[in-house]
Order: sequence, then structure tokens, then C-alpha cells
Amino acid sequence: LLAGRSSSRGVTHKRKAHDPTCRQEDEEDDVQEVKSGFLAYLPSPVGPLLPLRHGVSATPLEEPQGLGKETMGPLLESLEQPVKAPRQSTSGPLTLGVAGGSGSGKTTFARALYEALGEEHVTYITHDSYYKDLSHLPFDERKKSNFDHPNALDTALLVEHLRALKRGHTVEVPEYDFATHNRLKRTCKAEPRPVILLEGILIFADRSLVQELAIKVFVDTESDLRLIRRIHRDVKERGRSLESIVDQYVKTVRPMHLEFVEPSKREADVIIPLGMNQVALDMFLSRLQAEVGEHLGHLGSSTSPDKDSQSPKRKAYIALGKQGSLSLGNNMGPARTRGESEAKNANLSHLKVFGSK
Ligand SMILES: Nc1ncnc2c1ncn2[C@@H]1O[C@H](COP(=O)(O)OP(=O)(O)O)[C@@H](O)[C@H]1O
Ligand SMILES: Nc1ccn([C@@H]2O[C@H](COP(=O)(O)O)[C@@H](O)[C@H]2O)c(=O)n1
Repeated sequence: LLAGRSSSRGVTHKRKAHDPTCRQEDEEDDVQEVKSGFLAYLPSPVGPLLPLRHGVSATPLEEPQGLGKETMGPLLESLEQPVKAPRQSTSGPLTLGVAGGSGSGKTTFARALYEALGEEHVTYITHDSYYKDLSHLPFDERKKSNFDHPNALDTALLVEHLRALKRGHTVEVPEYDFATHNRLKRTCKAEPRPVILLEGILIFADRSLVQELAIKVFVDTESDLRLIRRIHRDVKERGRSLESIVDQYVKTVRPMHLEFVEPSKREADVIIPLGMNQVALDMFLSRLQAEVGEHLGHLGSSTSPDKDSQSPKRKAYIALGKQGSLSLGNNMGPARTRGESEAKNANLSHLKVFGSK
């Protein structure tokens, strides 16, 4: 569009500047350039051409070639507006979503963020905790379920919880057992904190969930690597056989990934290529530092002991991420449960990969 515009400007400038009709002719030229430029890009003629910009009062074109004010106004406005990052209000928690296919490294990435931002500042929730309970089915039926379809998860409850956290309420996050495919009886309290970190394969596939997220990161890893990682993990941590993993991958994981997860990538603000990697983490953390500082400042001392953005404490935890020191040596882990033993293994095995240096 811009290239077309500057060439027709050239034609306009050939005329004499003192010509009293110049302005009108300029305007006509502007109409011409609009005709040859914009018209080519718009799907169908929608009405007479009306004033376009300040100083350009174009004569309406004959129907049906013209363009309506309703169409051109917003179009031109949008062209003139700088592209703005979608920001949520700074008065509530900053909501961060990390999505990606199974085995892409989103847990690894999310936990690195969790550590780097400071656990006391982050409410960490996984969509996995909201898998629906299947205890009404016999085990053989349960294990054949499609766990990669959005209907397998109680997303409405998660959205409700996110909204409650934003209002400052503590929520009871369900606990899920991947070995039995059931919810446990107990729940896990998640307290409101300045940053809400949400992770899951399908979090960008649900509109109501996407709307709750201010910053959306997609961890993008090729399917062969994801499958290999999944095999390792599911054998070690989820008590699965190689045969069952491959069977599940072919029947549900892969097709659902192609249908729901991959297209949801377009919702992302940031795409991390090659899975979790230190350069991406560092860059993301640097950018986030300003956002987080703002949010921590806003939420005050009950959730943020260091209000001063230059305080040694904040510098320390951001630096922690930069060094890649990611060991989770405490019991303040995320509200994510896959049974006790799995949680322990998962924490340690993920974090070793990115242990400092
Ligand atoms: N960049 C990486 N290089 C090597 N292994 C990785 C990498 N990222 C993750 N992993 C390993 O792959 C497995 C799956 O990673 P995880 O973060 O749990 O993925 P997701 O949460 O997306 O399923 C884990 O065992 C983890 O240690
Ligand atoms: N009972 C269940 C529930 C889910 N899954 C699989 O978990 C995957 C999502 O978790 P990631 O940590 O890998 O993102 C998903 O692909 C489900 O197939 C399961 O196997 N059993």
C-alpha cells in the first residue's frame, strides 16, 4: 500500500504548486491512488468513497466501486495506530500462559520462570490438574480415553479459578493422578500472587482461557523430540509401557495435537523455538522484568516484600534466571500433582537439564 502511494504522489508533484485547482486535483489523485491501491486489497465494493484523511475530501465514486466510511474509517485508523501489545490492567496479577505440545518442554520453561521470578510471587497452575475424574469407569476404559481433546478437561472450573485468583481469592486446585486417570480426594490451595503462571497443552485452544491471559508463550518443539521425551517421561514417571505410549500417541496424542494444539500457536505472543532454551529464557525474562516489577509494585507489601524495583531482592531473582540456576529445593512447588513420586521425579529430572552452566 505504501509503495503504491508514493508512486502516485510523484505524479501529483509534476503539477504546478500555484495552480488554484491543485488542491482539488491532488485530492482527485488521492482518490485515484486509493482506487488503485486500497481497492485492490479490499474484498468487495461497499459504498461511496467518503473523506479519507484530514485534507482529503474525495468526491464520492459512482456506485458500486466506492468504499463506505464504515469500512475505510476503521481501516485507516488501524493503519495509523501503532501496534500495541495486548496489556491487561496493571492493577491485578499478571497472567502468563505457557502452551506447547506434550513433551515440548513447557513445564521446564514454566518452572524456570517460576524460579526466576521468585516462588513467593507466582501462583503456578497447570491445566493438567483439571483433567476430569474418570473414577466412574473401569480402569481399562479409563486408559483408553482421549486425554488430548479439550473435553477431557474441566476448563470452566479453571477459568473460574483464574478469575477468583485475580479478585484476590485463594482457590482449591484439584489434584490429578496420571497413573489411575482419576482426581484425588484432596485438593491443593493456590493463593493469589502478583503473577499467575498457567501451563498446558490446550490452554490456547479455549477462547475463555485465552481471554484470561495477558502474555502467551508457545514452546515449539518438533514432534520426534516430543515423542522421545514423552516415552522417557511416561515410562519413568507415569507408569506406562512403551507399547501403550506408542498406541496412545498414534490414536489420540498426534491427531489432537494437529487439530487443537498446533493451530492454537497463532494465539501466542511469543514462540520459543527448539523447545526450552537458555537464550530464549534469558530474553523472555529480561522483557518480563519490567512487567513484573510493575505488578509487584502495584500489589503492595502483602504479596510483595520488595516494593522497590531496584531492591537487591528483585535483582537477585532475575539474576537467578540468567544464571540458569533452576533447582527447586523447597516444598513450595506449583499446584500440580501427578502423585507424590512423580512430582519429585519430575521436578528434579526437568531441572537437571538446565542446571547452571
Ligand atoms: N531442551 C530440552 N532438552 C532436553 N530435554 C528436555 C528439554 N526440555 C525438556 N526436556 C525433557 O523432556 C521431558 C519433557 O519436558 P517437559 O518440560 O515436562 O515437557 P511438557 O511439560 O511440555 O510435557 C522432561 O523429561 C524434560 O527434562
Ligand atoms: N490420565 C491422563 C491424562 C493426560 N495424559 C496425557 O498428558 C499429556 C499432557 O501432559 P504434558 O505434561 O505432556 O503436557 C496429554 O498429551 C495426555 O495425553 C495421559 O496420558 N493420561
